[in-house]
Amino acid sequence: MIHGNQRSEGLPPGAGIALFLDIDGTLLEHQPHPDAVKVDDDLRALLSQAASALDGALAFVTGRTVAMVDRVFSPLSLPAAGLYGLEHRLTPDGPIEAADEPADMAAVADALEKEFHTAEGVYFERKGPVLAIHTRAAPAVFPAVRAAAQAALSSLSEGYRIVAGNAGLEFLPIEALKSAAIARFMEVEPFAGRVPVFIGDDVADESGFEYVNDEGGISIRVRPAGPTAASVTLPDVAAVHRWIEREVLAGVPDGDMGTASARRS
Ligand SMILES: O=P(O)(O)OC[C@H]1O[C@H](O[C@H]2O[C@H](CO)[C@@H](O)[C@H](O)[C@H]2O)[C@H](O)[C@@H](O)[C@@H]1O
Ligand SMILES: [Mg+2]
Repeated sequence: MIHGNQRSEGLPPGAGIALFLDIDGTLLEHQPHPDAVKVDDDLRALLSQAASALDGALAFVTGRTVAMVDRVFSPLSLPAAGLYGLEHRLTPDGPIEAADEPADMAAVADALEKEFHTAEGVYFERKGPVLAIHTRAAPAVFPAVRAAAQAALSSLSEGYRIVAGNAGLEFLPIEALKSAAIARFMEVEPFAGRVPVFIGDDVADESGFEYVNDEGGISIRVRPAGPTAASVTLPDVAAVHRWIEREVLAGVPDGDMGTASARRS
């Protein structure tokens, strides 16, 4: 396995790296509502150039659906794993392997939407087999949402879990894991045989960090709020953009992580 820092030993910029990017909180600053995020032309150009520099070995790995990713980044289209790996589009313009909303998930979503329909600022994002309940714009309601979600979990098939963040929660099938999403890409060209690098920002990204660590890759977490398996941390979204610019486009040696605020041994 090649290690990313072999770039300092004479490989051309970006050589040998497969880059996996979380979106919200990593490439884009959080907004009160999921639909409020905006991608500017500079970011589109950065990602497009990075994808070219990596011979196409760059993919989004996100909790959003691939269709939503396409809307947000349009006209840029890149390989993407959506819904924490339940959806994949392995090439920039290939078919999306999408997933439907199971009946028990629909019933839980209907019931919780009814329960919280008067709670201002609470937003239900129904994504097929994954349900996100956002409380970023209504933090005071989060404890009640979490309690209701926990109570509702028993009416779902045993394969579901709840992942709670600081601005909401998601119902996820247990097989929805960023580690699995990245591993799927690593089986196919142009990702196969490269060193995986994953940049994320949240607790749901930790399985991805563990996967790339196990594969001898580089794991990078933005603004960690607690313990993390990531080997590198970055302070904010702007630092992620600078990291891509320096490490992928300019090929600054891995030993000088540029904007990395801390590097763990
Ligand atoms: O894996 P990611 O790419 O980080 O996606 C995780 C979730 O991101 C979105 O929600 C989050 O970002 C919103 C916009 O900033 C914010 O309003 C919300 O509070 C965050 O949870 C997206 O809407 C979800 O579907 C993703 O699962
Ligand atoms: Mg994120």
